[in-house]
Amino acid sequence: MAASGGSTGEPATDLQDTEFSISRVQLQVLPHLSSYLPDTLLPVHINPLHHNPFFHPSHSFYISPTDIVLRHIAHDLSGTFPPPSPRLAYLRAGPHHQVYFKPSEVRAAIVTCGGLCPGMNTVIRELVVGLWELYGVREIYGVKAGFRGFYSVEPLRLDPKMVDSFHKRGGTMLETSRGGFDLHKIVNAIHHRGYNQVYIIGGDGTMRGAVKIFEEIRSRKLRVAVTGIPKTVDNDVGIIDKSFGFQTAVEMAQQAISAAHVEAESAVNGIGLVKLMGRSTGHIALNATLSSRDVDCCLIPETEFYLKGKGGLFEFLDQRLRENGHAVVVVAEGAGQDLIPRTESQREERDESGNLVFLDVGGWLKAELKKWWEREHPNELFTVKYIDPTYMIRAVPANATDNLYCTLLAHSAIHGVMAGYTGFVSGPINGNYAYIPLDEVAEARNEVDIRDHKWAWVRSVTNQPDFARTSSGMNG
Ligand SMILES: Nc1ncnc2c1ncn2[C@@H]1O[C@H](COP(=O)(O)OP(=O)(O)O)[C@@H](O)[C@H]1O
Ligand SMILES: O=P(O)(O)OC[C@H]1O[C@](O)(COP(=O)(O)O)[C@@H](O)[C@@H]1O
Ligand SMILES: [Mg+2]
Repeated sequence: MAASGGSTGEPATDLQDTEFSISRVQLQVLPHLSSYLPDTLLPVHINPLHHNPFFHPSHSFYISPTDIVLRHIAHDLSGTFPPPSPRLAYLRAGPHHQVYFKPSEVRAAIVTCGGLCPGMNTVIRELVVGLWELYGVREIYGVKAGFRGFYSVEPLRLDPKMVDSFHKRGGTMLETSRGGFDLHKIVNAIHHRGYNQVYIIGGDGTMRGAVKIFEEIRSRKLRVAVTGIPKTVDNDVGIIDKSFGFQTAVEMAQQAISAAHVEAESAVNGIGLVKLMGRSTGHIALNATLSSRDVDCCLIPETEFYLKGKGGLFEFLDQRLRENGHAVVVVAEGAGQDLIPRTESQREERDESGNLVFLDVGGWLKAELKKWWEREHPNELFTVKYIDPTYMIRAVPANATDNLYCTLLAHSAIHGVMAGYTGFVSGPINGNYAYIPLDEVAEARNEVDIRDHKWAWVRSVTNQPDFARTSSGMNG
């Protein structure tokens, strides 16, 4: 609302500039089939939802090209915290009045790639049920075993009956894999099998692959819509609020932390050490720490730590053991990788997708803690109980919140594809589902910002040292 001087006689604060103004909004343009295919190849149809007895579509039911979601909703009107200008906006997700596919001509393909994440099966289920029930699509195929499955495995025909209980199971019923990305073989297979809608569920690597598939399809002028559905237990994909399955994983991590706490409390000078997933981001460790409150120290990849000397981990734990008799340390798998001695070949080792293979920071830390205690307090009892729940936090079915999230994601993706959009990703931005260009998502990282309130909150809860501030020359 613009301020006026009013009756107070104060000069009017000029807020006109900061008012919502369409001219200052930059709508991120989504690729559309019509941008590279002629109208003759793209007849439009009325959305079948219009005649669906379960819906009573009113005018506001449909998304119009002016329905947007703003990327940044926190603003400082004084201008000291300006949002990036102009304000970024994305098309709101939802059904469109006109669609670019006749349900009877749709051949949809669904693929899952990369590591597991709670909720993958729910997304598959809801894509199948949504395509079938909302739009009357009958030809839906599951591509097995990740990207390589396009060109090397017979697809699986899917229908609602077959996927009915998928959401109750962890993992992916379509199977997944790393590596095997052969662009030309994949696009040839999409073309030859006659798929015209491709739903790609995967993490950051998958999204980068999906961009290449979309670009190749566009350059071959194929009438195929491609959409990405971001999946990452690490929550490392940017722009979207959070990835599906992440909350479930954090919830599962609580069990490991609780067990570590019980073990530590029940020993003399007991340390409970928990390693949690998080290749390059510490979101799981951070959120599990904040929700558990049993954690004394949380170590994440975004900030270095060191063991010895003033302000180091050993000094801190020594103090905690003296004060409380026990301590719990949570470490994200990607933390401290530079501290662990490794051979030249270990330095180069990568998985099939090209991701660096990490050494076990938990095992290394456990050994270092034992050496330290023997050195400093040789005659005192000491125990480190190391818990590595690894796959237990991601190989579970999604919780209720994540299941609902997966359903909305799947429906958003279907509506966008039916409306002819391609090369896009669906996801929540500030709680509203939006369509984001695929290439933007593929590049955007979501790392823990250690200058942010959330990390300060972790430090205030744990009271752990600020390693970043005291780190100069202390490693060893
Ligand atoms: N830059 C890339 N270009 C093309 N394909 C990629 C790229 N990075 C990863 N991929 C492929 O995406 C799939 C999943 O990648 P991966 O990194 O294992 O998991 P995630 O997608 O969960 O991050 C693999 O099949 C991999 O070959
Ligand atoms: O043993 P795998 O299957 O390679 O998975 C381990 C990795 O998977 C992750 O969950 C991340 O997987 P994505 O890259 O597929 O999201 C990491 O936390 C972990 O390093
Ligand atoms: Mg990844």
